[in-house]
Amino acid sequence: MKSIRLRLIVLFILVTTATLSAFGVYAQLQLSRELESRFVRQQQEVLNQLQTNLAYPVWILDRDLMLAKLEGVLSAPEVSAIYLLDPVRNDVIAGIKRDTRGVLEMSAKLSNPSPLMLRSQIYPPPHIDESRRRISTAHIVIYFSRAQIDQKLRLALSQRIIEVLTMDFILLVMLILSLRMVFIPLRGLRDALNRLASNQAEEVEELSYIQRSEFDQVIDAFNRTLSKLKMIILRRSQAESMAHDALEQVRAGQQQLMRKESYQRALLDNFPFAVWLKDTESRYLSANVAFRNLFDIDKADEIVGKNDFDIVPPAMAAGYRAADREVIANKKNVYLEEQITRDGHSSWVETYKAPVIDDQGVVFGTVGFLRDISERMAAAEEIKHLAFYDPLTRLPNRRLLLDRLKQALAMSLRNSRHGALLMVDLDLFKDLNDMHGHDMGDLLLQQVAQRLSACIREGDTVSRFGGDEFIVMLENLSGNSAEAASQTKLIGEKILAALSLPYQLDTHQYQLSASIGASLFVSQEKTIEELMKQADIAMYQAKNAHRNTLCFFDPHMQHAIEQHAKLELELRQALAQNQFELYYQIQMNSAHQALGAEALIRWHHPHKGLMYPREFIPLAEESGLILKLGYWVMESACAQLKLWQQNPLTRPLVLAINVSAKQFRQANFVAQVQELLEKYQISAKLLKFELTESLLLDNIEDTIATMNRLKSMGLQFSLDDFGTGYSSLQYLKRLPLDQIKIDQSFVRDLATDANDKAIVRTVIAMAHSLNLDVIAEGVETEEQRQNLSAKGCVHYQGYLFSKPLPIQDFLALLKQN
Ligand SMILES: Nc1nc2c(ncn2[C@@H]2O[C@H](COP(=O)(O)O[C@H]3[C@@H](O)[C@H](n4cnc5c(=O)[nH]c(N)nc54)O[C@@H]3COP(=O)(O)O)[C@@H](O)[C@H]2O)c(=O)[nH]1
Repeated sequence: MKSIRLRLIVLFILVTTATLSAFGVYAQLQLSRELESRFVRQQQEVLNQLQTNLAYPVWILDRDLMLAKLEGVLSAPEVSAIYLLDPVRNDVIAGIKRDTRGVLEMSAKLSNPSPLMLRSQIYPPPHIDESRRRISTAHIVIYFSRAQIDQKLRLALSQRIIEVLTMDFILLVMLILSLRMVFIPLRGLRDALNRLASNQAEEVEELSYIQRSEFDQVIDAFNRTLSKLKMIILRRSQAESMAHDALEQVRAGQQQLMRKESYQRALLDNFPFAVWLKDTESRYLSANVAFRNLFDIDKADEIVGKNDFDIVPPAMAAGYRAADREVIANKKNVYLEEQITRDGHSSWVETYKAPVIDDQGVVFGTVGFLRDISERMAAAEEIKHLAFYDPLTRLPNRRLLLDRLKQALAMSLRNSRHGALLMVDLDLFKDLNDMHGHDMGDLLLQQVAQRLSACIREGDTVSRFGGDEFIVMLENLSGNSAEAASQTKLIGEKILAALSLPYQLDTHQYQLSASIGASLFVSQEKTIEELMKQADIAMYQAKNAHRNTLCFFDPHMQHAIEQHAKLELELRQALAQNQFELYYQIQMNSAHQALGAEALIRWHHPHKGLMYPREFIPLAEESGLILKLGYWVMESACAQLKLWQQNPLTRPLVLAINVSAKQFRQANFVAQVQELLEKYQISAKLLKFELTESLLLDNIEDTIATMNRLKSMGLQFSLDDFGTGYSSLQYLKRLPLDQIKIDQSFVRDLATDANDKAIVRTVIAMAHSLNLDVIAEGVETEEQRQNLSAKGCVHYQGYLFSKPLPIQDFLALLKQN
C-alpha cells in the first residue's frame, strides 16, 4: 500500500474504530451510570412528588385517589410496579403493577425485593388534622423495570453511536477534503517531479499556486527550482547543441580537410610537371607523381626526409640547394632555366621556386615546380627562326637583313671599310610560275638560295626579301671606293654566272638570268632606307638594260623612281577628282560597217595634259588602284551603252573594254558586272571584255569558272594581244572565248615579215577552227587590211579607220560613215 492518502484513510478508520469502540464501552458505562443516576434522580423527584401528592389520600386512605396517583406514576414505562405500604401493619395499602404484557393490574402483594426499587416514607401534610388521619405512617415502594431501563440505555447508546458515527463520517469527509487539498497539489508535485525524473523537464509546466496555502511555498520553491532546472536544461541543451555543432563542424572540417588533401593530392599528382615541398633544410616534405617519374623514384620509396643529394648528382643537388637558400634568405621567388641530361638524353627544364611564409613572415619551407620545356624551347627557336628566316629558302629574311645592315653600317663607321648591297631579281620568274606552277617556282627559289650562299664569303649575308627578290650584303670590302666597287662587281658577276647555270626542277630543266642592282656604303653616309632604295633603283636599271646584268646605283635613276611615286599620288587624286575620260576606237568589218568600239582610257593630267594608258596603267596595276580605275571604266562603258540605246545608229554597237588581271580576279567581280548591268538596264551582249593571255592562263580553272558565269549572263570575251604569249591551243580550246584579237605587232610588218605573215595566217586558221571571230588591231593601211582580208580576217581596228576619239568625235565619225 503505497499511497499515503490511502494509508491515512485506513489509519483514520482504524483509529476511529478503536476510538469509537473504546468510546462505546466507556459511553455505555458512562451512559448507564448517568441514566441510572438520572433515573434515580427522576424517580426521587417522582417519589418526592408522590410523597406530596399521596400524603393526603394516604392519610385519609382514599384508595381511589391513591390508585389514580399511582397509575400516573406507572405511565412511565420504566416503572414496573408501585406500592403504598403501611409499615406498621406491613400491609399493602394500595398497589399497582405492570404484567408481562405491560397491562396494569392491582396488586395487594408486594413484589420481591429488587435492587431497582425505591422506598420512602410519606409524611402527613401539615394542614391535615390529626383527627382525620387514619394511619400514622406510610411508605411508598417503587419497582423499576430492568428491561425498560436497558432499552432506554440502548436507545441512548445507539443515538450516541449514531451521533459519533455521523461525527466520524463528517470528520472522514473533512479528512478526505483536507487530504484532497493536500494531495492534489502533492500529486501535481509528484507528477511534475516524476516527469522531471524522467527527463521531461521541458514538458513540465509551472504549478499553479493555491491561494493562501502553505503549499504555495512548496509550489513556489518547486516552480523556482523548475525554472532553474529548465534554464539549466536549456543551457545544457544549448551547450550540447553548441557542442554538437562544434563537433559537426570539426567533423565537417575534418572531412573538408581530407577532401582538400585529396584534391590537393589529385591536383599535384595530375600536374603535368614536377611539384614538391621542402623544409628550410631542403628536406623533401612532399612530391607529386611527376616528380617521382622525372627522377625515377619508385612509388614505394619514401621521399619525405630525403634531400637533393639523395636524388640527383651532387653538382646538380648543390645547385638546387643554393637556389633553395636564395629563396629562403631573400624571401623571393627564383626562376631557373637549365639543360639537364638524364639517361644520356638532354632536355631543357624550367624550375620555379618560392618561399612558404607564415603569418609572422617567417619562411618555414619552399615550394618548387619543374617542367620539361624542351618543346617550348624548340618552338621558341623555331619561332625565332621564322621571325628572322625565310621558311622556304632558310635564308635570313628582311628583318634579319635590316638588323645586320644596321650593324654593318655601325661597323663600317668604326673601320671605314666599305660594304655593298646587291639586290638580285630573277628575270622572268613570273613566267616560270605561270607556266609550271608555284611548286616549281619554289624549287627554283631554293636552288637560287643555295647558289647565292655559295657565292659569298663567311660574314656576308644572303637574304630573301620576298618573291623572287634576294639581297646580298657584302661587308669588310676595301676602304677605297673604287676597289670596293670592283670587289662588288666581281662577286656580282660571280652570282650572275652561278644563277644562269641550268636548274634541274623535278623533271624539267630550266634556265634563267638575273638582274642585280648594287649600292655601296661606307661610314653611315647613307641611311638604311636610302641604301635599299638605291639598290632597288640600280636593279631596275639593270632590268631595263639587257637583263642578266649588274648595275651600280645611278643618281638619275633615283629621279625617275621619285617621279614614279609622285605619279602614284597624282593617280589617286585623279580618281577622286574624276580626271579620266574614255576614248572610243571604232571596229569595222570588210564592208566598212561599224561593228562596235574599244573603250580606251585617257587621263587629263592637270599639268602634263592628256596621258595615255601605258604611262599610268602599269602603275595603277602595281599600286592596286587598277581596281577602282577598272570599275570606273566598266561603269562609264555601261553608261555609254545605255545612251547608245537611244540612237539607232549606235544601238547595235558592241563596246569592248580592257579588264586587268587583278580586276578580273576580285571575288565580287561577277557581282559588280551584274550590278552595273541592272543599274543601267543594258543587255550584256553589248559588252565585250578584252582579256590578256597571261590573265587567262594564270589559275585557269578559276578563270574558266568566272568566264562561264559571265558568259551565261550574255557577255562576250576577246583574247587581246594574241600571239605575243604562249598561245597554247590546249588552253584556248577550254576557254569560252568569242574572239581573238591579233596583236598589232604582227599586223605592222605583215607585208614584209614572212614570220608575221605565217603567224597571222596560223592564228586566223586556228580561230576559225575553234569557231572564233578574229579581229586585227593596229590596222593602219589599206594594204594591211587587204592582206588580212586575204587571209580570212574581216574585222579590223586601227588608225586606218580612226584613232581612239572622245565620244562626240566618235559619234560624228559614225554619222560621217
Ligand atoms: N586595264 C585597262 N587597260 C587599258 C585601258 N585602256 C587602255 N588600256 C591598255 O593600254 C594599252 C594602250 O592603250 P592605248 O594607248 O589607248 O593604245 C590603244 C590604241 O590607241 C592603239 N592603237 C589602235 N590602233 C592603232 C594603230 O593603228 N596604230 C598604233 N600605233 N596604235 C594603235 O592600240 C591600243 C589598243 O590596244 P588593245 O587594247 O590591245 O586593243 C592598251 O593596249 C590596253 O591594254 C583601260 O581602260 N583599262
